[in-house]
Amino acid sequence: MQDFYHQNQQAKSDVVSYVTDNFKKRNISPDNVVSRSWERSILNYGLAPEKNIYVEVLTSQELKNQIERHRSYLKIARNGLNGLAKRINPANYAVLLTDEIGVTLDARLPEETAEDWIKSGLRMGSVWTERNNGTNGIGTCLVEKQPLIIHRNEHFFDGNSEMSCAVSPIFEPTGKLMGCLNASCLGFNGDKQHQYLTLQMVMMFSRMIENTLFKQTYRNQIHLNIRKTSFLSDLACEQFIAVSEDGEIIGSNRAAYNNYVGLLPPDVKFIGCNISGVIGLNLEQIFSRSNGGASEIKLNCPLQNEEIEITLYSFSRKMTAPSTRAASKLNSDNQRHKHPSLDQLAGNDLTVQNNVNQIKNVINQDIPILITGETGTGKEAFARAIHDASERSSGPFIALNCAAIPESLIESELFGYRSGSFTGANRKGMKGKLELANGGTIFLDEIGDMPIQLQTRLLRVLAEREVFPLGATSPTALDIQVISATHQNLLDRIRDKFFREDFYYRLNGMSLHLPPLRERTDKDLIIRDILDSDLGGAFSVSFSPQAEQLLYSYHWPGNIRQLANVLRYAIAMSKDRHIALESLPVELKTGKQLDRAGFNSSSATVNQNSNKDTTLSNFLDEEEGKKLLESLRKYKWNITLVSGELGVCRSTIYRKMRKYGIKQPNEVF
Ligand SMILES: Nc1ncnc2c1ncn2[C@@H]1O[C@H](COP(=O)(O)OP(=O)(O)OP(=O)(O)O)[C@@H](O)[C@H]1O
Repeated sequence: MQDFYHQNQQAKSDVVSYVTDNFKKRNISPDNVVSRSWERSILNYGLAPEKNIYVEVLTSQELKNQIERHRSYLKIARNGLNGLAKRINPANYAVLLTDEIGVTLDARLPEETAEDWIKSGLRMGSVWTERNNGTNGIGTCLVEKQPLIIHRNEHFFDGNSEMSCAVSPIFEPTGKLMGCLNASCLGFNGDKQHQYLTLQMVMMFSRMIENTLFKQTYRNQIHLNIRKTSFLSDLACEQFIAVSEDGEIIGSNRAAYNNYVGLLPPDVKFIGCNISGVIGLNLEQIFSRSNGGASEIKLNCPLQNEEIEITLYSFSRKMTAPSTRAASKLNSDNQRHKHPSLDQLAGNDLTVQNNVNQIKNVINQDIPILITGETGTGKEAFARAIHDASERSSGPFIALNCAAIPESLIESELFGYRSGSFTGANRKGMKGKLELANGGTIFLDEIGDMPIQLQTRLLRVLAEREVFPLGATSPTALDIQVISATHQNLLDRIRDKFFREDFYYRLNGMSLHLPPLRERTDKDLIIRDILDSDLGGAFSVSFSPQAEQLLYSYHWPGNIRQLANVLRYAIAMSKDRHIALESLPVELKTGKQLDRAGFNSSSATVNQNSNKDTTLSNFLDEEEGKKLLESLRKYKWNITLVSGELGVCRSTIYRKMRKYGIKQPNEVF
């Protein structure tokens, strides 16, 4: 089977028959989930069943960091973990809780046999992934995102065949995977079907964790508890839906999601749709019929044609008469964009305010805008605010990050294609971002990374104001506002022949430069805005004078994004939301900025310095590459976690990986 690994040329059918033979040899007849996972183990990860790879275990420091990172998740999940362990530890099951990449963050092992579990890799800090360990309970559950059992010989590696695992994923209320809950038994002699009861129990406790996560996340927001009258006694069927002040669904538990998602028209997304489309009542009606949540509502739900009972919870919204609320809604309509407005972003900084005033003069003049500034200074936030302030605000805002997607895909992403235009294309064809943005704004982020041949094509499209998707028989007229952004110095890119000069002038009808955070004079306001927008409100947070001083004097290489991450971290580390020096990340205190500064400084910053000391910049580059590789390894190539640690966006990580020729392990073969 190593041939598959090295040559990777065998037909999939060969793998399927190899897998089937193996199943026969092992005397098992697994379901599709297991067969799919075996095929992935061979074809995608190049593993061989007889070549056991041991489970990786994090060092205690690495584990400590992961635990710190997932502090609130662990706190919320603890009751569920304890509840499950209490019931099944005595039957010799180990219970493990993992994060979304398979790191065991918490575990309850049966006491007498703890040594055996540890030897088998069922322990704190173990990292079970399908990529490294082939078919296994935790790893496969995280890939399949569904509850499953991997029983004994169904494990890919012979070395794991003593285990039988029942696992259920845990999702955030927005549908994002958080991790999984796993129950494993060693040397279980029964059939797989005997594990179904265990699986039911694991699913029940994972739902309980999800429901607690839901309540915690939306504790200060409006949410609804919905039950079908016919299922009143079944707690697992209790549905929770959180809605915004406008009645837009912003989160739900799994029971609600599973129940409604299949009933909605195919083009309607559950998260984001209005509650009236789901239960037939809008928020105003829910408020008035429940008397502000004082009583339950019973009604026949039109989507499922069944009687449901709804309880309204509203902590933030005061009970007001519907007419008053409607009026206040109208008043707040102008400021109810989910994104900050231009004036909010300009804050109290005179330079930014002046720049913004100039931009305001050209909004609606059909002039392309180029936004420049270091990473994390708010370029995308400004682009959205410009769109929101324009006459196009009711049209789409479509963003394309030219650095985050492979060169080969940018073309189809941007221009789209019609059905049957090339092998492997989606049968129905695909609209490109330019067409999708029609009537609105296209935001071309990291434009400095756009391949030069595409610059030529895009230049023509922008000049002719029409796009010709691949395979189309006629062009589509375009009516779009173009906003592009970059942290690079485009004049240097032009000089180095990576960027077309005529394209630069086409994009730069007007430019908006955003200063780095260290130069902004309104850090206090920015801190307050960040706390107000998603950290529970500035009014509830206090700072020690030393912490405040450090926040103002720090260099902030990752700018506002880094500041937001630091504040989030500090609140998590603080007692009663009082941020003292101890609550701040260590690198702020030690002033150890070289790595981060090296990592974050854009090439624009280095290049702008025409008398640059090449020795120093080489040194920075080398440090940066090393730091990046170290972090990628540490987080098992999870780009989101790496971007979180380094305080830069994901696209920057991809760009830097390309810069240093760093390839993910799965790209090497
Ligand atoms: N004035 C501001 N006040 C509060 N938060 C802000 C402000 N400007 C930007 N932010 C927040 O800072 C973060 C970074 O902003 P954004 O993603 O727009 O930066 P960017 O310059 O586009 O970054 P990159 O170039 O690295 O993609 C976002 O979470 C954004 O909401």
